[in-house]
Amino acid sequence: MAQGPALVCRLLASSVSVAHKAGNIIRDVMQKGDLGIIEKGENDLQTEADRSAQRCIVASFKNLYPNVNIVAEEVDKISQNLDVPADWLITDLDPKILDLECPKSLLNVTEDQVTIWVDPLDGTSEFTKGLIDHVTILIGVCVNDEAVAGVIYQPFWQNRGRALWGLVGSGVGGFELKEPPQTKKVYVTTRSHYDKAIEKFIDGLKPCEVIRVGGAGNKVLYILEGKAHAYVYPSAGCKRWDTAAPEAVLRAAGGELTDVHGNKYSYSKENEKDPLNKYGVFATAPSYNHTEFMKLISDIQSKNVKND
Ligand SMILES: Nc1ncnc2c1ncn2[C@@H]1O[C@H](COP(=O)(O)O)[C@@H](O)[C@H]1OP(=O)(O)O
Ligand SMILES: [Mg+2]
Ligand SMILES: [Mg+2]
Ligand SMILES: [Mg+2]
Repeated sequence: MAQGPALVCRLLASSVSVAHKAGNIIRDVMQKGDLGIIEKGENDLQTEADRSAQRCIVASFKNLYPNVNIVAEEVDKISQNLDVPADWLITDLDPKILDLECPKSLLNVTEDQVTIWVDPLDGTSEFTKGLIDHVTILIGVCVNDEAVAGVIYQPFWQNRGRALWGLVGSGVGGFELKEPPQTKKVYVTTRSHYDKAIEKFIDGLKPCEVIRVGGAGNKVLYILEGKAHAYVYPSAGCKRWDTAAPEAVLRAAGGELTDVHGNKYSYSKENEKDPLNKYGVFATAPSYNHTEFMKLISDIQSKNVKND
């Protein structure tokens, strides 16, 4: 009997379609100009765009995939209200993604094995400052504890937005994958959570250039588009919804994302209670050897401990 597309492919196709709508919602909030900023904690903001985009994404997934686990960043009452306007419930599945051949290992995945990690707006701090190029929507499809598919959506790319996607074992799309320059080492790191400790850590890597931009999704895009060799964030702060989609897209392209010890983060639903990426974020371009890079990181850490 002919079978329809595998669940993971349908979930990725939904992610692309839903991200386009959430992108519209974010652009509308920005255009109206009333951002409705709330301070959740120190250096941790939320806006009407974060709340509304999350409601659209979560309501759409719950409607189509009632047995899939969804973990989304915003936990307040307003963001969790799934009584959304009818046109926010997206049922389209991006046809290009549905046409992909699903990797054999993912063919038989069932809803109960899946957790979708949602960051409705990554780079909120930058969004509130008008640095709209740093903003992305992140939807990561995870099977058991691995990020296997994801969408990084840039709502303000060329004023209309674009979806960059990846399916591990299949490939990436929506952008042109580029290698970083061979002549100099470029590292990308935080703009809004920078401090002396991070500065010292990165100085130890002796980079030729350090680029500071907002957003976890945006920093992984710097790697994917050949503007940086690695994303270096030697600090806690990012959560699983910040890294699930970027990790999936990067891994589908041949790159890697781990903690400071070179260990992968787990994206299983159990992490909902403790989603913090406690040991930092270290991501590398496909052509940049992650194991060697992590060895360099480990040497720097030992040196820092000796000198302290
Ligand atoms: N200390 C923190 N508190 C809250 N969110 C953080 C923190 N550090 C990082 N993040 C999240 O990780 C993203 C990447 O961090 P950075 O830009 O500093 O490198 C931020 O945009 C933010 O996501 P969000 O904007 O979705 O809240
Ligand atoms: Mg946030
Ligand atoms: Mg985020
Ligand atoms: Mg966010």
